[in-house]
Amino acid sequence: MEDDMNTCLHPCPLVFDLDGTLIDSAPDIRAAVNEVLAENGLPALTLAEVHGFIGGGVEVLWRKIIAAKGLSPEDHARYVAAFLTRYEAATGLSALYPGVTEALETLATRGHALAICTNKPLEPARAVLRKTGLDGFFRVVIGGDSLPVKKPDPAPVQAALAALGADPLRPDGIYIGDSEYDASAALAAGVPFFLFTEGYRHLPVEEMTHHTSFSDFKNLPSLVEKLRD
Ligand SMILES: O=C(O)COP(=O)(O)O
Ligand SMILES: [Mg+2]
Repeated sequence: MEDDMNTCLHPCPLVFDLDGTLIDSAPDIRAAVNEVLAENGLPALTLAEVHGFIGGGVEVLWRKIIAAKGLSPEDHARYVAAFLTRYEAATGLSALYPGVTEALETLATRGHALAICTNKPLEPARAVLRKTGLDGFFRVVIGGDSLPVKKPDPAPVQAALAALGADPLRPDGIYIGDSEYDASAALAAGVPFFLFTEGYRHLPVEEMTHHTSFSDFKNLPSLVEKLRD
């Protein structure tokens, strides 16, 4: 099994995380969070605080804000609802990490089928993909609200791989992401995890389970090639 996980036949399916992997979206998430906090007479979060809270999706984001700031858990649903009304429009401050478009072009040209599997809800995910010009690359987008469960559950990664035609019993593909949620989901789905180190991970790289790591997207196509040998 270990050997199987370390090879990738043909141009294998590639599934990408979104926030902190392809797109630095924390400034938009922070702006929308701070609008909700301001509306409730509460102080703003710093960008560093927001980095620490991203990864598990909107409900987890607000659970973490509530815990860190000593807010009332009873207000969770109200904060989430207010945030969601702003999330789809929150794309103006998001930026692609350097080299993302070129790497996706190279991988698509080599015949890899590409999908997104994000814990961000589907509509905001689609909106930011359109805004950054990436939407045309992906055959499938699985959002945080596409299934009843989110990463670290493997089901969303498995659904993305299946939609790209991977064999569910012996999934052939790679999951590329930035967080602990991604590492756990890939491990449980039985596919190698490629860690982008410049996103919003909460642990040192050495403490995260991963097949390989990279800090610059220009290195991704050759790392993917290497797995095929
Ligand atoms: O929105 C989040 O909390 C995480 O989104 P991601 O799965 O694309 O990193
Ligand atoms: Mg991420």
